[in-house]
Amino acid sequence: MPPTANEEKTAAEEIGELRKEIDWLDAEIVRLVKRRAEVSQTIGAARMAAGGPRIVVNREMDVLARYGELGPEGTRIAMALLELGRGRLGR
Ligand SMILES: C=C(O[C@@H]1C=C(C(=O)O)C=C[C@H]1O)C(=O)O
Repeated sequence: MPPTANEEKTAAEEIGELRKEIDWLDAEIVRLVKRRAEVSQTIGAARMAAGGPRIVVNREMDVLARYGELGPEGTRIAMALLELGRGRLGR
């Protein structure tokens, strides 16, 4: 049965509300990703200033495993996060 006018309005309202939630989630994710990159770059700079390496492979493996819960897409997210954490120094 096709939806009535009322049901359509309800669906449009629900979509509008859910889109607001998505917009909020995206803004939060961007904020957190920026903060993560900042923290990662600070750690890298401090370690290098002390004569250490820029990259710690076993720690990066832990990060990859953490996001692996989300499947191959999670692994790609983790790779992007690690790359952002390297900033200009890693390029
Ligand atoms: C932030 C660090 O430095 C680098 C960046 C990492 C990250 O962004 O998660 C992890 C390991 C290191 O290669 C760290 O050692 O914790």
